[in-house]
Amino acid sequence: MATSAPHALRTPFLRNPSLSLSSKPTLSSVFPVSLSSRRRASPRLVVVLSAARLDAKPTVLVAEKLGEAGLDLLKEFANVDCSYNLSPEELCTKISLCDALIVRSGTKVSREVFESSGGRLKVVGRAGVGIDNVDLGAATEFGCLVVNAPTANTVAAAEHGIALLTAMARNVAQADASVKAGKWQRNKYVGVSLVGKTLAVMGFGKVGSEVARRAKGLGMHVIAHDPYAPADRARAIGVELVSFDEALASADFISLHMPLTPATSKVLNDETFAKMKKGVRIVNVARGGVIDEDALVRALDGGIVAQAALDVFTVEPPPQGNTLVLHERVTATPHLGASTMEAQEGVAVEIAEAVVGALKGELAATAVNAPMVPAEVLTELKPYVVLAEKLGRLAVQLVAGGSGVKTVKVSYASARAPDDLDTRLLRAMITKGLIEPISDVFVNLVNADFTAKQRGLRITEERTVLDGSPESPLDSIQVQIANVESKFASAISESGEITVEGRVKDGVPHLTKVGSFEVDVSLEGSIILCRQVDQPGMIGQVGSILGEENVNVSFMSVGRIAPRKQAVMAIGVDDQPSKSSLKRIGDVPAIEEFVFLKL
Ligand SMILES: NC(=O)c1ccc[n+]([C@@H]2O[C@H](COP(=O)([O-])OP(=O)(O)OC[C@H]3O[C@@H](n4cnc5c(N)ncnc54)[C@H](O)[C@@H]3O)[C@@H](O)[C@H]2O)c1
Ligand SMILES: O=C(O)[C@H](O)COP(=O)(O)O
Repeated sequence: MATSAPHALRTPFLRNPSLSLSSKPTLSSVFPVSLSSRRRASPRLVVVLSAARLDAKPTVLVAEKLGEAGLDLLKEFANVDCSYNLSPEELCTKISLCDALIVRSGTKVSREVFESSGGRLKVVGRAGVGIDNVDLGAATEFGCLVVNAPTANTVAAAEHGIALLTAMARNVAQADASVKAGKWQRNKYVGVSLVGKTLAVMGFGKVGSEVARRAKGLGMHVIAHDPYAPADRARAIGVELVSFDEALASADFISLHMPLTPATSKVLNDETFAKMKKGVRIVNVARGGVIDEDALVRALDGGIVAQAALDVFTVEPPPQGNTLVLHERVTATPHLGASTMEAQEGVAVEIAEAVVGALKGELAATAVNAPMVPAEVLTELKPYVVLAEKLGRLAVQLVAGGSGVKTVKVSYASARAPDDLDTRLLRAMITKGLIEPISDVFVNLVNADFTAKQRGLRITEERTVLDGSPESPLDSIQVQIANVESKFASAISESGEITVEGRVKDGVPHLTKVGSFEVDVSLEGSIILCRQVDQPGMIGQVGSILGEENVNVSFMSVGRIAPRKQAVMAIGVDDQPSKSSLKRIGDVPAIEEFVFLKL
């Protein structure tokens, strides 16, 4: 067995030395078109841009206000056209004359923009974090790189969260409006104190941890809920990580800092408001969509929520006359989290450097769309790429809340010589699978290592060199997460890690091992894993519960230690079973534990 050092310290297994990450790769070598391209039947390498091919200075269209330092950097390299408040039609007309476009959250970079560019637009720079205003699929399809600036506005967003927290507690906005209206209502605007109160930070990432740090300075008792945050980071700030329900039940103030993902969409809703302390106060500088806004109005009117301070809304700007915005106990700001002079200068420099680097043909660490590898490597690796991402997704979903994922070991078993297998794409896809279910970050070949490092995620790779034919690039991939608890105890292998292993069979990725149990289930749809006492009739019992709900079972496999001893049953399902069906499965007496995993 050849054991390697952590990926950051070693030379990746490369077939094509020109792709080495240690020699600065260029866009033309690593930014081919997306696999999902609708216009091309087979993947192929696309030359996005290389500096040598630029005959004249490139043109950068800056469509929203950008800090001077960033503009100066751009001007050293390109012609800069600052045209703000363009209508969608005007943007489409201008774009055919531009090589790069820089926007904030106020400009929609739609498919039409890419279509109208006639292939000239090479880079879109988002001066900020969220890229929900950029059609990433279209960007990739048109061979256009999208880069963002993920770190420069963290402090500004945290400071705005604290500003809203304190302003809300002391009715600053309402009292200001009242004084300006000629009133002097000292009794009406008596506030509440922060010292000694419990603040629950929901989402303990970059912004959340900065908010926590500051709230501690205000004398608050800070707890946090983040199923994926490492406990030692929380401990270092003096913050206790708690469950979602505990956070809701014990908080006097709740501050939201999680990304908008399917799991966090409307996470504050009628049901969850009902679990909160009466009189709770809520701050949101994350994304409007994490709150069910109608439910918030009901919770305000029903006396559950005393006040809310909101910087972000489901629709921005919110429609005129919006009940939530007009509510007397709501403080609203127009998405100002990132809007400080300092943050905008920082973001401007971060995005200008990324755009100029990309125009020069360098690899961008903050690229957010989908670069691929050369066609021949891609064709061969394609099913393993799918397998890698799915194993990452499965492994992270097996982690118990509060565990914090920090150490991941990936083992590749292959008959190929180590330097004849490029694992960067596989590692990137495993990273993607590990991170994307728990964040709104896009992970790809370019930004995977950067993103993992930023999150304190250490991924080590190991090779097992097999005898036999090197015809197929890989025999199996194993993903192990160390130092965590699992919500499915049988997923922990004898060596103590959450372990999932997979192979490609007839071009289809299969899950072949969970913990110490051998299984065989094709990685399509979703999976239910059950640990049971091995006995006749189990497959039938679970199958009929699913059948009653018309959930199609695509695959079933049982891995057991010995006949009539413990076994793990893996069931592939095409649709998501209802909560009641899952409960019924859990209630089958011989089933000791089970978990439902989305692929
Ligand atoms: N208002 C603004 O102007 C502004 C500015 C910057 C960022 N933001 C928003 O703030 C949010 C946080 O940004 P960040 O830079 O700190 O991101 P981040 O990725 O550093 O942190 C997000 C954290 O949320 C956690 N998380 C994921 N799913 C969760 C869940 N279900 N429950 C609890 N936690 C969960 C992740 O583990 C991560 O630690 C994002 O939504 C971002 O778009 C808004
Ligand atoms: O995603 C972000 O960076 C913030 O929400 C800020 O957006 P803005 O650049 O429009 O201020």
